[in-house]
Amino acid sequence: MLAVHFGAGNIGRGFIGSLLHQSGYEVCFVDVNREIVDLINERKSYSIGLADDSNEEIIVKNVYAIHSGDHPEQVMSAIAGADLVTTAVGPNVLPLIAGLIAEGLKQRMATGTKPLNVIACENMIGGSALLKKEVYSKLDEEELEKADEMVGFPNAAVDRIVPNQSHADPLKVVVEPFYEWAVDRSQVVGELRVAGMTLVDDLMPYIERKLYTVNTGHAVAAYFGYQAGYQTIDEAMADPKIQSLVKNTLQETGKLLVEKHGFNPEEHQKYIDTIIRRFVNPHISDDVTRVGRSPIRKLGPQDRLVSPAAQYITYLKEQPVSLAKGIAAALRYDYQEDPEAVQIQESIRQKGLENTIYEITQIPPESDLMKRIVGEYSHFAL
Ligand SMILES: NC(=O)c1ccc[n+]([C@@H]2O[C@H](COP(=O)([O-])OP(=O)(O)OC[C@H]3O[C@@H](n4cnc5c(N)ncnc54)[C@H](O)[C@@H]3O)[C@@H](O)[C@H]2O)c1
Ligand SMILES: O=P(O)(O)OC[C@@H](O)[C@@H](O)[C@H](O)[C@H](O)CO
Repeated sequence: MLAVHFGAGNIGRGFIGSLLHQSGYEVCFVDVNREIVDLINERKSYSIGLADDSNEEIIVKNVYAIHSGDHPEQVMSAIAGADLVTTAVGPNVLPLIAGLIAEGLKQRMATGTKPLNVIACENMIGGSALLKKEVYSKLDEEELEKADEMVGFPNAAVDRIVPNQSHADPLKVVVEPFYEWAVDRSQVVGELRVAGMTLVDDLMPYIERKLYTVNTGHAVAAYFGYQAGYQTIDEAMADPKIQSLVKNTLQETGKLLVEKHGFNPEEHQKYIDTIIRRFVNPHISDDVTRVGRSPIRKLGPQDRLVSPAAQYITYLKEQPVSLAKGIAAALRYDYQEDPEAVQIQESIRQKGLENTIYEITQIPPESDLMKRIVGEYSHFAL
């Protein structure tokens, strides 16, 4: 069995590649990082360390890699013969890989009818659906009909904290022991069996619970932590003020999730407690600038800050207080090496705060939420 995985980065090697290998797949990584591609091909294996007291090491074997810029034809023929395609490249990169996937599917559909699932493992709602839309825009009528029969794009929620790595061995990746990979069963074609993957009938509760708890909590810890001058998430969480801001934010998203999806409140509190423990894992050092990366994406209307804030108002008929403060902290994120942070600061200078907030978040200009965010931003204090 062959799995083609786009993105041999932290989550690609540290999570998806590992589960695919354990499930008996040969894994073909597709990436644009020449150093990583060459090393994978030289060694045909890499090691994963578990970030806990065990020091356990897992060796992932039976892997190779293709540089998609140098050898697009090899990527296409790998997709034509693959049993599964997955991605972990970042939401903004999905449109950039859609062309290669479409070409691979064309080859595949010209010579056979074997079903194929394509799963985007990105932190977003509807990642595979977005990829499908991009891929479909490159197919003609006849190919679209065949793709409808043969190709599934099930959405997914993936959870495992994999920080940026700094080991002597550039392929090594240290990951937390916890992981979850939930996939929408209704969009799967043919058979899909991966060890550690859970097929679910309704993905929405899973993806919203994950994004609005793990990623909302993570994002506010990063943005508050950055404002306070901390380097890493565990340092930020050791500050009682920040820890309590993060917990208050997760009470708000928790109230929304319980109301919207009917989660048991006690069970949900346990879920929150587990996540807080994951953030303070002493074996992981996760930079606030990794967790806060791409603030325009994170402030998007469907993402981890603005979506739960807007839904909180809809479902609970109240204004969110902590989420508004978290959004204000994200707007103040001015890390010079993050192009999106630089862009936000430039936009605030040129167009003003309210126009910038509206452009990025779509929060209506005269709304109470807008006023609250502007107030928090203007008198920002932790
Ligand atoms: N790291 C985590 O804790 C974590 C957990 C869950 C989900 N995710 C999600 O997984 C995705 C990847 O995150 P990451 O932390 O692994 O990032 P990363 O930067 O470590 O990995 C991304 C990889 O994609 C590659 N890439 C970029 N453009 C490409 C292209 N055009 N074609 C092929 N490869 C390309 C990069 O070279 C890199 O190796 C993101 O959507 C992220 O939200 C990350
Ligand atoms: O990957 P991002 O930029 O969407 O979010 C940063 C982190 O919150 C994220 O990577 C988490 O570590 C991960 O989602 C945990 O499952």
